[in-house]
Amino acid sequence: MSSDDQLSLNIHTGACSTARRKPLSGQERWLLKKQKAEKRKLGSEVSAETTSFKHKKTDAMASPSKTTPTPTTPREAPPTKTPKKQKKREGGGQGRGDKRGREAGEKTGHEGGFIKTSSLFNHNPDIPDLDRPVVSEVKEKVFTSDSFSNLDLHPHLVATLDKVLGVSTMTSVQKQTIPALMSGRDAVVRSQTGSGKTLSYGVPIVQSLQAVQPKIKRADGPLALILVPTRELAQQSFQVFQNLVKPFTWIVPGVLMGGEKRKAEKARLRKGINILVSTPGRLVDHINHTLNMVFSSVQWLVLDEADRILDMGFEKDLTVILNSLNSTGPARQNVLLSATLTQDLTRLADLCLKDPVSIQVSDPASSEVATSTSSSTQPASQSESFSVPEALKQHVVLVPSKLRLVCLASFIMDKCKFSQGNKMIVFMASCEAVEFLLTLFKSVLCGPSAKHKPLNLLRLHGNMKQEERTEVYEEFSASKSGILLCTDVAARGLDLPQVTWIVQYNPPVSTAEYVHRVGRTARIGAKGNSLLFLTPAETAYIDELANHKISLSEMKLYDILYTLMQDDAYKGRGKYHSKTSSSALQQEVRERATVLQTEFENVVHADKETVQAAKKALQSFLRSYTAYPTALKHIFHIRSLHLGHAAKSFGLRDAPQSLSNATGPGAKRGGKHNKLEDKAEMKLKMKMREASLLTSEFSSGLDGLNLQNTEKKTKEAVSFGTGPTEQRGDQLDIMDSLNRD
Ligand SMILES: Nc1ncnc2c1ncn2[C@@H]1O[C@H](COP(=O)(O)OP(=O)(O)OP(=O)(O)O)[C@@H](O)[C@H]1O
Repeated sequence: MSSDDQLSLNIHTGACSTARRKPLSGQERWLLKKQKAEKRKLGSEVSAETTSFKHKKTDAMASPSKTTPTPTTPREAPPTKTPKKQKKREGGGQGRGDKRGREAGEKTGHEGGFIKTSSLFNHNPDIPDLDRPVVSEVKEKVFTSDSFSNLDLHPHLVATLDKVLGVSTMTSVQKQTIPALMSGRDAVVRSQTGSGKTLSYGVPIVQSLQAVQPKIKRADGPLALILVPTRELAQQSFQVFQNLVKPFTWIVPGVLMGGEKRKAEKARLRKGINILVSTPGRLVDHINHTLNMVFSSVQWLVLDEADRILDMGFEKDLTVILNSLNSTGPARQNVLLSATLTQDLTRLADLCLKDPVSIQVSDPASSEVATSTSSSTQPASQSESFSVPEALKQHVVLVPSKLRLVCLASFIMDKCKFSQGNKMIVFMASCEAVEFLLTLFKSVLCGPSAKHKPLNLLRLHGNMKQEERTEVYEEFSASKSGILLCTDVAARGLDLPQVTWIVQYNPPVSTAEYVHRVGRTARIGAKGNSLLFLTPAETAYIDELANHKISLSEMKLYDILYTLMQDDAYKGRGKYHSKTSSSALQQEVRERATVLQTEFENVVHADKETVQAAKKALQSFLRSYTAYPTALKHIFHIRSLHLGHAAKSFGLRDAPQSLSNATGPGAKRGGKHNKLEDKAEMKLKMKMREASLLTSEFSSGLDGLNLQNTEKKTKEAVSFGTGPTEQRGDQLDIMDSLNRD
């Protein structure tokens, strides 16, 4: 155990202090929880003073790094251990103590319960002062004043848009895209998240299909094929089509997606589906195994979230689908859409689409619809600049690893327990982390409270059963408040109403993913907020985002932790009262954060299973850290992580033995590398290398360097044109083993 972690804050633990030396039965645990809840209730009723603290917040608390030095971080206070005398003094305070008491005798032998707590505020890296880079953000106008009725649409379609979907005026992307598609052109469309891209292809598809004479029949099979990267998005797009075809009852929309029963899907395919929405993997499955999968009538192909679908994980599936379409189908219109289509993808589209229109709402030049994709004349930096909604307020908080867990918990309580009307999505790096933190937060943060509504915590990730995924998606979609912990499975395309906060607890692997994650809020002109968690060592990521024209403002760690002053359940020594100095207030905030962290750790260490779950979550976090692309390795490198500190952010008291060897220069176990992680990293690196080789082959026809040798191959691999093409072969098998939802 590290000396850092052995420091003790002595808090009197009360009557329960010796009650839990041996593991408790479920019923005993429940009883203790109940007692604790009672205490909390009492605390919050008794202490009226804390409710007014927020108003009395001092400047020192608001911006500790810019004011009087405080003993918060090493820069603010040298990393000295708490003097013994002080420790003793701290021991006189009151604490919550029931669980903590169990440790009293074990750790220190003090009678009456000195407990071991985390030393959260020592030996942390400095939090640097941020020089916010100057960024001129890319602006997009969401709405126009033009009505759908100005377009040459079937009157029933206009009425359905108005009455069923509640839309009458077009957004900018719709105004530009719908006429272009109705004129028969292929299109590449980029506009910000939540700007109405679904209707910009949905409306022209339905308009064209309802006009087909003689009327289309179910037996004609798919006439439009819409590919989307996730199941939830498939459901959502399918619902939009269900609404749009309401007046045209002879047109049948359908959805295929992983996790559903194949047999039922086969039966529906046999009956006939005219507008088919699918995830690529499930469609390939049906292409390979379903006799009724006939593509001979397909007139429309849409790749929604095209950059995601065209990227490595989906490439093989897409190749199979395109080859299948090209071998049988007539000429068709192709549409690629995303909020983050990069220059490279646009150029790939140049090769594969037939004379496509390029629509970029943020580009003033494209307000006149361009008739060619000559966007390669734009400077490269411009092509990588993404537009985010104007009403989105983006924040970043710099948090040392050890404090991440209490910081997230405080933030959640601030927005969803102590304030009302917030609905939050928290993005995390892995399914295991989502599962683990859900259980931990439910156990520690969701206890009954007299004053506050219980937190409504949900989770969504790729390892859940489909029925549960659907249930959660629908529940969160319908609720006015709540917190959804999730992986990137929820990052793309989901239109979840009234989300007010997006938290990125783990930074995304690319700027594009950043844009999609924050795009789950501030949709269609609404207001929204986002918060990105970075450790001090990851500060350079702010510049990385600025290079893509994304600007963040800083939120101070102490401002977030200050939330704990609103709940006396986390009371420290109890010596603080509103008239004492600001440094006493800061000390109280630190103590409360320590109480909360200690409670997390006690819950984690209460039994072997929770410790195992925490280790698994930690391990998955470490693994995810190796997955950042080479271009970001200077910011996110596994070797710069401190294993012990990272462990704390999963409620573990120490770096686990099984991952015990150091993972970075700051680690404390003799500087040896963690073999497990090294192995995982090596494996991943090999995969990435192979993948990048394949990608470079895939894209080499685009950069003009190896044009002669590879252009043919590239065209064959992903050709959106008509006519049969050769199978690309099995080179892309490696992609299967890369993660995807
Ligand atoms: N013309 C319109 N007027 C008002 N609301 C609209 C209009 N068009 C679409 N919407 C609504 O805007 C929301 C966002 O639309 P949509 O999901 O298509 O956005 P998107 O651009 O595809 O977002 P993302 O890039 O995140 O996938 C939906 O709730 C949709 O009903």
